[in-house]
Amino acid sequence: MYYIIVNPASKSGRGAKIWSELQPVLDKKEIAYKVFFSKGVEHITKLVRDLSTSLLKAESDFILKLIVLGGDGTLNETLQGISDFNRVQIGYIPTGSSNDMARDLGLPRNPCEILENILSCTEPVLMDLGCLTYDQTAGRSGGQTDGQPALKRYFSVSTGIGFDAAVCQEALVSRFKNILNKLGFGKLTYLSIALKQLLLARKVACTITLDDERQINLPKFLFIASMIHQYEGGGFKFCPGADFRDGLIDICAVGNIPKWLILIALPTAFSGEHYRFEGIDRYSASKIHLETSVPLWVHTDGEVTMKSSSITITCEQKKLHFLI
Ligand SMILES: Nc1ncnc2c1ncn2[C@@H]1O[C@H](COP(=O)(O)OP(=O)(O)OP(=O)(O)O)[C@@H](O)[C@H]1O
Repeated sequence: MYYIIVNPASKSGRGAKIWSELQPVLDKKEIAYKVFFSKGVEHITKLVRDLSTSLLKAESDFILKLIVLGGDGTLNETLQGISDFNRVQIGYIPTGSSNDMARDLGLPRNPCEILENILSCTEPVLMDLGCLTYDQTAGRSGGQTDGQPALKRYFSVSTGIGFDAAVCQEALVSRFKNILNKLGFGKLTYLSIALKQLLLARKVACTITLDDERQINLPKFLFIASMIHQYEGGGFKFCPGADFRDGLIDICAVGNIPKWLILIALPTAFSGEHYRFEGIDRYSASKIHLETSVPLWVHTDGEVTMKSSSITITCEQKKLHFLI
């Protein structure tokens, strides 16, 4: 039995459309499944938490097989609901706007082909799981529902603090995203928001501590992306060569480089060539602690819940069981 989670709203309705193409394939093959549609922010987490609590408790050797249709954010909300990662296998069909996980995994473009691969997968691929802890919290995202946001969040692609998270935060609450997505110009949303956020961004100080040992002080920084996969933000190869099985988080730290030069450096990140600019540096560690001089937005896989001035990021090696 497969439990299918569909975010019908991903890429402004593409999730629902792709599901309508895949459902007949499952029916024709007489595959047993139950499908659930997310209704809004945090509903996916609740759906998965309910499923994983009830089904895993009922039988001690039960393996929950999920198939998730959505973007990286849908996958992120799914992770927050999983109670035992050793007993949950995830098949993922990208229907979002950015799809950075799918890009790195080199998933086929055709959703039917991805579904076939998931159904025939007998040995899940083990992937690293990131875990972010907010050691301090400040302002909350307007996209969140009532209740205190969790102080710990898992991520499968990346987490970022500063400019990249501010872009995600604004995109989450932007009314134009839906309109531009429907017109097929989804990328323009991020481009226009990114330009605005770049103009607004104040560079603040940050201390990076790697594996409780090495300290790097950045008197001014724009953003720090901590990544399991290579891509973030819809194709920016911020961490070329990042290996999703090595137990390490790769870091792209954009420090004190002039804003006009960022405009030149950022496009080179599509091919991972941004490290030739002075002020952009890379590191890797299995544990990272970041302290910033003022609270800034933080994202996990593009989802933003809070601002923080103190976060800890760890990597749990090969904790995610993926059906590919
Ligand atoms: N029915 C729904 N209506 C509106 N939003 C939803 C619904 N179900 C889930 N969501 C929200 O959708 C977001 C996840 O979207 P996701 O990132 O997967 O796709 P996307 O926004 O199209 O892609 P991207 O983030 O790559 O631009 C989450 O914030 C989740 O809370």
